[in-house]
Amino acid sequence: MWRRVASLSSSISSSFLAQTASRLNSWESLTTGIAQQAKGVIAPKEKTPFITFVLGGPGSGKGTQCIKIVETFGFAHLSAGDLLRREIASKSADGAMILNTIKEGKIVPSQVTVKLIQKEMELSDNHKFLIDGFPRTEENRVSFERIIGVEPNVVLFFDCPEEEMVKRVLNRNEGRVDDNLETIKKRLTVFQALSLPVINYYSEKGKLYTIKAIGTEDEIFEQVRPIFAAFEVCSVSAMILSIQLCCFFLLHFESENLTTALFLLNLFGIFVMFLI
Ligand SMILES: Nc1ncnc2c1ncn2[C@@H]1O[C@H](COP(=O)(O)OP(=O)(O)OP(=O)(O)O)[C@@H](O)[C@H]1O
Ligand SMILES: Nc1ccn([C@@H]2O[C@H](COP(=O)(O)O)[C@@H](O)[C@H]2O)c(=O)n1
Ligand SMILES: [Mg+2]
Repeated sequence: MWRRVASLSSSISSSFLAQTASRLNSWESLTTGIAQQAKGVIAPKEKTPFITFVLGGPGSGKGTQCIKIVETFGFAHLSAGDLLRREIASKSADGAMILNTIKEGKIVPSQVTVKLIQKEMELSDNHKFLIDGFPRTEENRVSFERIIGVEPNVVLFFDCPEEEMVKRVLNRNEGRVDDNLETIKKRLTVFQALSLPVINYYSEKGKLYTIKAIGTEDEIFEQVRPIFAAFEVCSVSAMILSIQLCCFFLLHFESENLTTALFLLNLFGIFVMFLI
């Protein structure tokens, strides 16, 4: 169901109404998530997904920050790299091809990665997703939009100097086949050539939030926190405003002309949310 809602909104994305609807969807999906989390209720699939892509070079700290975002804002964390490594470990049909691609620091065909992400999204009870390490290429991006039928609400870019990224990867010590100097150099070249254009694309669309990924993990998270906090504040304010207006209209019309009152309320609500 969320797929249908999302593709409907993306098909009218050039218009004023679409922009407004997109904001409404973002806020609505974030608010319901917070409320349901507090009550411990599982979010139904009908909710519009709230999608955050998490981008940055190898070792820029994407995974580390995703853990903090999950703890604070209750997202589901889908790491494209982890999903691919799980395929290798499960010895699936694509396992050997994925292993060779990762060893070479190259990019796995988009269809394979998007299908893995799609499966995880469908299995999840959450509707707020952090998609980590994806899209890595224009082909990844287009494939996601075609297969999943949605665009991200937010794109985070962890901007880190190469020297620091190399140091972090070489110290990672998790036994990854690509954590060696030779593969890191290849991954950095792929990042410059194929991933930066995707980052620029989202910058032009006004969806990109660039984080200076140097300093301690906590210092970096203090740059991330306000981004999601702002979405929460907007959604909670919009909810309170709607309730206030609802009370006002119901009293004003003494419930005689409820339909007109609700219509006016909706119009006003959309107007106010667009302004915010
Ligand atoms: N701010 C930081 N300062 C120092 N080390 C860090 C910082 N953030 C993360 N690290 C460490 O750097 C290493 C790489 O971090 P992380 O795995 O989060 O990066 P990543 O962007 O997910 O990398 P990859 O794309 O290779 O998966 C880890 O060992 C992590 O503990
Ligand atoms: N969209 C993606 C993401 C990852 N890969 C491959 O996995 C490697 C490790 O990814 P991390 O996000 O864990 O760094 C990466 O170097 C690619 O080989 C991919 O192909 N497509
Ligand atoms: Mg990672």
